[in-house]
Amino acid sequence: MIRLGSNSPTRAKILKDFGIDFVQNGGSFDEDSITTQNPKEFCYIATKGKFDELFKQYGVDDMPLLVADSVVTCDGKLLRKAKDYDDAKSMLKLQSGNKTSVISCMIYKSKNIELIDMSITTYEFAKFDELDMKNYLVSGECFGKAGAIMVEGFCKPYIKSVKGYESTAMGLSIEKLLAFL
Ligand SMILES: Nc1nc2c(ncn2[C@H]2C[C@H](O)[C@@H](COP(=O)(O)OP(=O)(O)OP(=O)(O)O)O2)c(=O)[nH]1
Repeated sequence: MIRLGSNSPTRAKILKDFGIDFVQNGGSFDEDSITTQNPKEFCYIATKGKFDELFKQYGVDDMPLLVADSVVTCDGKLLRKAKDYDDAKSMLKLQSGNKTSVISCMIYKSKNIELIDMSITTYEFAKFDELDMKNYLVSGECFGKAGAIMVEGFCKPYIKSVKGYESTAMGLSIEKLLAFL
């Protein structure tokens, strides 16, 4: 049994799909407190901030703690979760017909081991169909996802090439974690 220190339904689904027993206790780390716009730095600082908050609250005596953060970078820009419809639309337009990378960082700590991993999955997308994009935006599925993208959903038909794990792009590099445990 592990403690998933995340509010993310996607991360919970990934653990569930891989048969890992967990309790889910997300924190309230304020990612707006991070000043850097460097995507990797931002992702690490966010992960560390989430970890420090939840390690202080729960420790690891009763079970290991796992936290993670994901950001998207496209054309050198840092894309976090979209704030609103227009923000999501501009993120999607930037990534349409473009190369984009999802960076996921995770920290796993038990009584005797600690893993810090940062992985990147890079996609080349075909141009998004305008009507398809509008429907995706209206559906609201674009919210709560770094860069407003959903690689296993909306983006799937547009993937021209991919380098890296899909799990990394969804927010938790589960294969890396399992290889370590
Ligand atoms: N289903 C899905 N979710 C994605 C995808 N890409 C990113 N995400 C999700 C995973 C995370 O829930 C979210 C990235 O935001 P954060 O890393 O800040 O996590 P979140 O705020 O959701 O929860 P947490 O901070 O861990 O409590 O985006 C994707 O392609 N598909």
